[in-house]
Amino acid sequence: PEMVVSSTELNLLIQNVVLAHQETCRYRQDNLQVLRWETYSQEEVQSFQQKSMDQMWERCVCHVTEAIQYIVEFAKRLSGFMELNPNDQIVLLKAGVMEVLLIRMSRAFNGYNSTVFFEGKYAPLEIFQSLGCSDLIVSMFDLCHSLCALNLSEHEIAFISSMILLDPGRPWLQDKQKVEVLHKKQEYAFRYLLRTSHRESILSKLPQKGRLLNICHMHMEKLNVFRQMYPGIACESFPPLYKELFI
Ligand SMILES: CNC(=O)[C@@H]1CCCN1C(=O)c1ccc(Cl)c(COc2cccc3c(C(F)(F)F)cc(C)nc23)c1Cl
Repeated sequence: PEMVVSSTELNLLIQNVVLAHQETCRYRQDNLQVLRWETYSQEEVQSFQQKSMDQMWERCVCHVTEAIQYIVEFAKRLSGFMELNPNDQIVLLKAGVMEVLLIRMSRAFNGYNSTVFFEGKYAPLEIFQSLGCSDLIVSMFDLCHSLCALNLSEHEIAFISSMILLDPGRPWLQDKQKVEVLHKKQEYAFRYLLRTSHRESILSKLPQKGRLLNICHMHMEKLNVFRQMYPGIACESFPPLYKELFI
C-alpha cells in the first residue's frame, strides 16, 4: 500500500535533514563562497609538491578522517537513524560515508578554475601530486565538476546525503525493511522539495550510484595502511561509533 505521509510529518522531516546538514558541515557555504578566489600561488603549490608522500598522506588522512566524523554526526541526527540496530548503523555508515564526503567536497569546489578548498585556500589538482594517487584525485575532481554543474542547493545536498546514507540496498543489513521505510520517507520529502522548487530535472543528472566509490574503496585500504603507520592521528579521541567504522 502506498505509504501516507502527512504534510506536517513531511515538513518536520525536511527540517530535520536540512538542520542536520547545516549543523554538521565543517565549512559553511557562505565562507566557502567568499574564499573561492583565494587560490595558492605557484610557489605555494610547489612547496606542497616538495612534501614527501607520507607527509602529504598523513595530512590528507587527518582531514578526511575529521570530515568523516562530521558525517557520522550528520547520520546520527537523521530521524530514525539512531533507532536502527547498531549493526545496521555501522553497515550504512561504512557503505555511505565516502560518497557523502565526495558530495560535500563538491560544495568546496570552484568549477571555474578547478580548485578545491584545502587547508585554508583553494588548491589546484597538482597540489596533491606527491600523494602518488592521481587517479583518485582526478576522478574526485571530475565528480566535483559534474556536481558543480548541477548548482545544487544546500537543501538538495542535505537530501542527497541523507538518501545515500539511508540506503536499504546496502549489503549485510539485518533490518532492511526499517531502512526501507526511512528511505521512502526521505525520497517522498526530497521529491516534494524538488517539485516545489521546480528542480525535478536534477534527479536524472545525479551521478550514478557508487561511480567513484570503488576508487575510494581502493584508496581506503591505503588510508588504513597510512593510519596504521601513524596511529597518533588522534584516533583514540574518536567516538565509539567511529571506532567501529574505521579501526
Ligand atoms: C573540501 N574538503 C574536503 O572535502 C576534504 C575533506 C575535508 C577536508 N578536505 C580536504 O582538505 C581535501 C580537499 C580535496 C582533496 Cl582532493 C583532498 C585530498 O583528498 C584525499 C587524499 C587522499 C585520500 C583520500 C581518500 C581516501 F579514501 F583515499 F583516503 C578519500 C577522499 C575523499 N579524499 C582523499 C582533501 Cl584531504
